[in-house]
Amino acid sequence: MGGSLNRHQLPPNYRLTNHRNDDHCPEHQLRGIFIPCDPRILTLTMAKPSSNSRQSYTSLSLRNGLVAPRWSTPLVCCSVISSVLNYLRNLGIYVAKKSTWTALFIPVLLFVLLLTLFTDFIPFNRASYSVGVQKHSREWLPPQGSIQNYRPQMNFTLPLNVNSDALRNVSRNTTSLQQGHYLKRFPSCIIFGVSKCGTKAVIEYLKLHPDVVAPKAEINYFNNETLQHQHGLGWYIQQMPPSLSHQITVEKSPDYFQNHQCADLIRAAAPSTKLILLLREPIERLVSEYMQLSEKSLSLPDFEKWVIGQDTGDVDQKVPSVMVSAYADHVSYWLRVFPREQVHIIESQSLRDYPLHEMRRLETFLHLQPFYQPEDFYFNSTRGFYCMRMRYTGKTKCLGKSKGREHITVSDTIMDKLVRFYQPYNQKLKQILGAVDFPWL
Ligand SMILES: Nc1ncnc2c1ncn2[C@@H]1O[C@H](COP(=O)(O)OS(=O)(=O)O)[C@@H](OP(=O)(O)O)[C@H]1O
Repeated sequence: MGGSLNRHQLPPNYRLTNHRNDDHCPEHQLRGIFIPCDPRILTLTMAKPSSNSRQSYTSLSLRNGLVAPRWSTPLVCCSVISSVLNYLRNLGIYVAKKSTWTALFIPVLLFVLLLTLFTDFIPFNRASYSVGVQKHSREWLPPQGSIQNYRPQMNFTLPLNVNSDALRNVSRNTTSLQQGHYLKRFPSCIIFGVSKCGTKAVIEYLKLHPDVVAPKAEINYFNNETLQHQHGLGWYIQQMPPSLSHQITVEKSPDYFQNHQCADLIRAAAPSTKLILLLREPIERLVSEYMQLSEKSLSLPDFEKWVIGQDTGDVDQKVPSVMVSAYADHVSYWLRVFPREQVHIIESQSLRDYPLHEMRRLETFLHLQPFYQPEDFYFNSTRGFYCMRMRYTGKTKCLGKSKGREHITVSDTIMDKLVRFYQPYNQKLKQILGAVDFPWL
C-alpha cells in the first residue's frame, strides 16, 4: 500500500518529524516537525502525557514507510546473538568455535550496516525494533493548539509506503494516507546578484517560508565551465534539496550577475525561471567587497591603491570588483535575455530597513501564500540589522559575522573620484529601470 500522511489529519498530540535531516534545514526546527527535507526518514511521534511533569513520546521511525530499525539495530542484534552463544558455550553446550562465529558475523554485520545506511533495505520490518520512548525535546512542541492553526490551507503530504502492521495500526487511528512526491527540482527562482548587496539575507528570509526550499551553499554552476562540462545540468539539480510540488526551490549565486553567459545558460535551461536581483549603492557595495577581500588576503593593498590605477590616477577599471558595481551594463544584458517582469529587484538598504515589506513584495512576485508577519523579524541593535525569529520554537537566528563588518573610511578625494566614475552608470541604470525610487539613483 503506497501512501503519505497528511499532517492536518493528525490529532494534536501527534507530530511528524525528521531526525536525520535536521541539519539540512537548520533554520527550522519547525521544518523538522512539519516539513522534513529528507523524504525517506520520518518519525511519527506520539506525545503521551506521562505521570511526571515531563512528557514522553513513543516514536516509530519510518524509512520509505517501513518501520525501520535504528541503524545500530544490526549491531545490537549481533551482540545479543554473540552473548547468547557465549552463554550456551559457558553452559557447556557446543555451538561452534568462537572464531567461526566471529568470522561469519563480522562480514554479515558490515554488509547489513552498509545496506541499511546506503539503501532502502530494512532488515527488521517490525515496529518493536524502533518503538521507543524519547524524552521531551522542547523544539518539537509548537505552542498548544497551534498544530491545527498553522497554515491550515496547506495540504501537506509526506511520501510513505506503508506496509507494516504497526504503522497500519497507528494510521488507522490517526491519519488518512495518500501519495506525495518529493523531487529535486531545477530552481524556479534564482538570486543572481549582486554580491555584497544582501543576497544571503534574502535567501535566509525566504527559507522561513514553509513553501520555499534552498540549498545550503551557493552552487555557482552557470559561471563554472568545468562543472558544466564535467557534471552537467543533472548534477546542478542534484544539489537542490528535495521539495514537494507546491514548494519552490530557490538558488542563490550572486556571481552570476557579472558573468553574462549565465543569463543565456539559465534561459536555455529554464526560460521561465524567476530572477531576483539586489542592488546596493555602488560605492558601499565596493567597500563591502573590499572589506571581505582584505579579510581573506593580507596582501591586499590599501583601498586607495586597490581602487585607483597607478598609471591613470583614476578609478581602475581593471579591478573586477569595481566593474561589478557598474550595474547598468550587466542589468541591460540580463534584461535583454529575460523579460523585465521576470526579474524582481530589491534595493539593499530597503531590505535592511524594512525586511517585512520587502519579503511581502517578494512573496507576491513568487506567488507564495502570504506568510511573513512582523514577529518573524526583530531588530538586533548589536548587529545593526534585522534577525529572524522562528515561529513556534521562538529561537532566533542572525546572519553570520561576515555580515555587518565595519567599513574603512574612504577619503574625500577617492570618494569624489568614485562618485564621478559611477555617475554615468547610475544614470544609465535609472533609464533602464524606469520608475524606481532608490535613494542613490
Ligand atoms: N537585511 C540584511 N541583513 C543583513 N545584512 C544585510 C541586509 N541587507 C543588506 N545586508 C548587507 O549585505 C552585505 C552582504 O551581502 P551578501 O549577503 O550579498 O554577501 S555575499 O555576496 O553573500 O558574500 C553585508 O554588507 P556589509 O556588512 O557592508 O559587508 C550586509 O550587511
